[in-house]
Amino acid sequence: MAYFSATQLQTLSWTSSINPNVTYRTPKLLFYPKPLRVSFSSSNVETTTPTKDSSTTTLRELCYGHVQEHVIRRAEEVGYVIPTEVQLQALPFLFSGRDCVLHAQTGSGKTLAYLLQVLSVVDSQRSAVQALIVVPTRELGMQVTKVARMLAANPSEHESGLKSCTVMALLDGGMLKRHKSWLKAEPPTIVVATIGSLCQMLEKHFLKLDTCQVLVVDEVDFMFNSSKEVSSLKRLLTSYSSSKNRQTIFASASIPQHRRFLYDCMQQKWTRADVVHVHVNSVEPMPSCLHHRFGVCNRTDKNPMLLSLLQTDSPGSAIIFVSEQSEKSKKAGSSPPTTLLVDFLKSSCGRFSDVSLLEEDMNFNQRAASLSELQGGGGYLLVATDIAARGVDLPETTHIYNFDIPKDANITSREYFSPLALSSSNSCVIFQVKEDILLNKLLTTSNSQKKIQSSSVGEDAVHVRKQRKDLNNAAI
Ligand SMILES: Nc1ncnc2c1ncn2[C@@H]1O[C@H](COP(=O)(O)OP(=O)(O)OP(=O)(O)O)[C@@H](O)[C@H]1O
Repeated sequence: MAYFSATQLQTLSWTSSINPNVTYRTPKLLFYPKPLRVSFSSSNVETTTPTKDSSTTTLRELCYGHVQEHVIRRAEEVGYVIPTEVQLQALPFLFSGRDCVLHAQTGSGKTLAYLLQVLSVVDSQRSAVQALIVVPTRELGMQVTKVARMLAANPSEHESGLKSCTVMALLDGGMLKRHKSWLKAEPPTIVVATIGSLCQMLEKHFLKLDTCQVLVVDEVDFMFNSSKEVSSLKRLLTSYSSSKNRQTIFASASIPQHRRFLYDCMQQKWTRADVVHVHVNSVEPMPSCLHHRFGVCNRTDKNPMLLSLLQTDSPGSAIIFVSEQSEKSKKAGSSPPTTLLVDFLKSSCGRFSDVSLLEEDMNFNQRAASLSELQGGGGYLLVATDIAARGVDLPETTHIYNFDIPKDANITSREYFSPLALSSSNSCVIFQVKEDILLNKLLTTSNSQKKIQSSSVGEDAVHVRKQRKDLNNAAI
C-alpha cells in the first residue's frame, strides 16, 4: 500500500484570508446578457429605501399590512423581532409579488423570509394547496415544516371559529398512503415536499397545483446540480405549473454563475422576466483563514492518500465528501463509494474506527441516529454525500476533505474553495485524480482566472507547482 508524506500530498496549497464584508463572486466565464432589473447586493440595493433607518426597522413594521397579526405575534414570541439583512432586503419585493432569488449565506434567515411571504398569501379558510415549498432532503423539509407550523398556528382558532392553515410534510421516506388520504379528504394549505415524493403525487393526480400561488425551491443550486432531481424540477417549474400563474421564489446559500442562472430563469420560464436577485453578503462569523490544499494522485492511491492526510492532520472534526453511487454501480450490485470508504477507514487504522455515515439512501431512523451522534459536541469523522449533508449544520467541523469531485461541469470555485456551511472549518482539501481534467475547470473558475492547461494535471507535480505563485495570489 502506498503512503504519501504530507509534503508530497500538498502539491498545491494556499491560504485564503476571508473578509466577511466582501462578496465572493464567481468570475464570468461566458457572456450572458444581463437580465433586466436584477442583481441587488446589500451594498447596492436600489430604491427600497425604507422611510426610517433600516437598522431600526422591525419585522413587525416590515410585515405590517401583509402578514396576519397572529403570525407576527408568534414570530415575536420566538424572538424574531429585528429582521436579518436578507429579510430586510427581500420582504418588500416578496410582498409586492415579485419572483425572487434569495441568495444569502446559510443561517442568514432565508427560510423565515419566504415563509412570511407564503403566510401572507395563503387563505387558511380555503381548502386548497396554495403554496408549495420544495427542499432537497427530508431533514431540511422537517425543519421548514416545523417553523411553518409554529408560525401558522392560530391560538384564537377556537374563539374565532377560523381554521389555522395546515402544513403537510410530503417527504421521501414517509408513508405516502397517509398523505394520499389527507390530500383527498381535505387538501392542506401549504405543502413542504422533496421532489421525489412530490412528483409521485403529481403523476398520480393526488395533488394538483392549479391553486398554487407561491412556489419556493430551497437550496436551488443543489437541486439543479443533482442529476437525480433536475428533470423533475424542470417539469415542476414548467409543466406542472406555470410561472405566469404563481410567484416563484428560489433560495440558496450559493448560486454559482448566478448571472447565467438568472438568465436561464427567464429564458426557460422558470420565473417571470422581472425576477429580482436579492444577494446579501455573508453575515456568519467566518474563520479568519482557510487553508486549501490539492492532493493529486492516481485513482488507486486515493484511499491511502486520504488515510495519510488524516494521520497528518489529526482533524478535530472532519467531513469527507464522497460522490453518490451511480445508477450503473447500483445495477451491478456494487457497494456505494461511501460504504467502501467507511469500511476502508475502519479496517485501516484503529484511530478511525469510529466513522459516521450520512447518505441519501439511509432510512429516517439511521439518519437520525447518525446525526444525533454527530451533534453531541464534535470529535467526529463523517463520510457523507453532498445531498445528504445539505441542511445539516455541523459548526464544529475543522476539516473538509472533498474526496470526490462531482463530474458535473458546472462545479465552481464557490462550492469547493469556500467552507460551505461549516463556519468554523479551517482546512479544505480537494482530491484530484490525475486521469480527470477537472482541476483545470476548478482553477479556471477561481478568481485567479489563470488557466492551468489540462495537460499539466496528468503531469508531474512540479509542473503544477510552477503555477503556484499565481494561485497564491488568488483571492478566494
Ligand atoms: N429575524 C430573525 N431574528 C432572530 N433569529 C432569526 C431571524 N430569522 C431567522 N432566525 C434564526 O436564524 C437561524 C437561521 O435561519 P434560517 O434557517 O432561516 O436560515 P437560512 O438562511 O434559511 O439557512 P439555510 O441556508 O441553512 O436554509 C434559525 O435558527 C432561525 O430561527
